[in-house]
Amino acid sequence: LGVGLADMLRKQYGTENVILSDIKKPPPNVYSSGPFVYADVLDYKHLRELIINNRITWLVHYSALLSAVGEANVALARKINITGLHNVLDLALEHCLRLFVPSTIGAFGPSSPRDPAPDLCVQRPRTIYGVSKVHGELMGEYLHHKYGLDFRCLRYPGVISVNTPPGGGTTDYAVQIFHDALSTGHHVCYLRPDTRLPMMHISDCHRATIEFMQSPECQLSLRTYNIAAMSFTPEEVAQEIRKHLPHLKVTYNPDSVRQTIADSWPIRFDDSNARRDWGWAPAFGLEELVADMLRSVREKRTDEGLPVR
Ligand SMILES: NC(=O)C1=CN([C@@H]2O[C@H](COP(=O)(O)OP(=O)(O)OC[C@H]3O[C@@H](n4cnc5c(N)ncnc54)[C@H](O)[C@@H]3O)[C@@H](O)[C@H]2O)C=CC1
Ligand SMILES: CC(=O)[C@H](N)C(=O)O
Repeated sequence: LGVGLADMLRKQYGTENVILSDIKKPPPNVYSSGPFVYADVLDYKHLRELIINNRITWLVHYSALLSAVGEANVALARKINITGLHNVLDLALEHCLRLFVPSTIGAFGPSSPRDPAPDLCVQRPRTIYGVSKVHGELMGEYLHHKYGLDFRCLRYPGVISVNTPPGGGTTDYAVQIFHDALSTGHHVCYLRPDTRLPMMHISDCHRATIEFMQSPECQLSLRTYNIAAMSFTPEEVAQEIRKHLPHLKVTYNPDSVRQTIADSWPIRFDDSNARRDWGWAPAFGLEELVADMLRSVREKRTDEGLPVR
């Protein structure tokens, strides 16, 4: 998600004023679109050097292992999602940075209200990913109340984007289905057809993040907000795609790990506080999302010289 956010921020603040970082080599288009540096969130001293040398003022901390991949490697997820976050929190406090850390629908669990899940309720997630995100929400809020850290956190729904390859999450099917629809015409879904989850188009996700980061502190009654756009099931998104590609075939082969995770997450998000406090409003519903994704995936495949249905 970082690349798209950097693009949007660069349009507003200037290319040279937004530095993108990762531990992975970026594709050529990312490397040539603005400053890019290597940064491992586990390397505290190097992060400090980058902050000082570049006179950083805002930090957006996206590095994490997502839900499904986290269950497959709990020790690494704990390291990146919790130890990495502590490094970032300490540095933000030390250097008076405005800090944004995303949370997720995965910060809720089977004992949370699911339809809708409000901002404040029981949070007992059953994944290391969810546990690390609740920890992040609580640590950030604690440091805000105790030391005045300008910590801001949005709980994202599943984010749908053409440019972000699925990163090992439970909501990944909702990206993959568009690629399959335009390549083989057949998608094998690892969730049951009636599994409803909150989802959002990437441009809404980035816009929410920037609008929230820009909001004056006095407007914020919370430091962690839900944001919502739509909720759909695999069956519903497939049906909407069939309005454009009538021959799409979907077969269902539920994967027990991801199905159990999805069944413990909210069906819908209550984002009324974000709407009231800082004016959050999504632009994309299911119809707009499907039309845009099909157009973008078709364009990408054509650019890459791949066949398109
Ligand atoms: N994609 C989605 O649907 C949602 C994402 N989020 C949150 O948004 C953030 C970004 O998610 P995505 O871009 O989808 O994930 P992703 O898995 O695509 O990207 C995570 C990035 O972290 C980097 N990373 C891993 N270890 C690192 C380390 N030691 N140091 C520095 N970087 C490291 C990876 O190389 C990767 O580029 C995460 O915090 C995630 O929890 C929240 C809700 C939904
Ligand atoms: C909703 C998320 O946080 C992420 N996409 C995942 O499925 O793990």
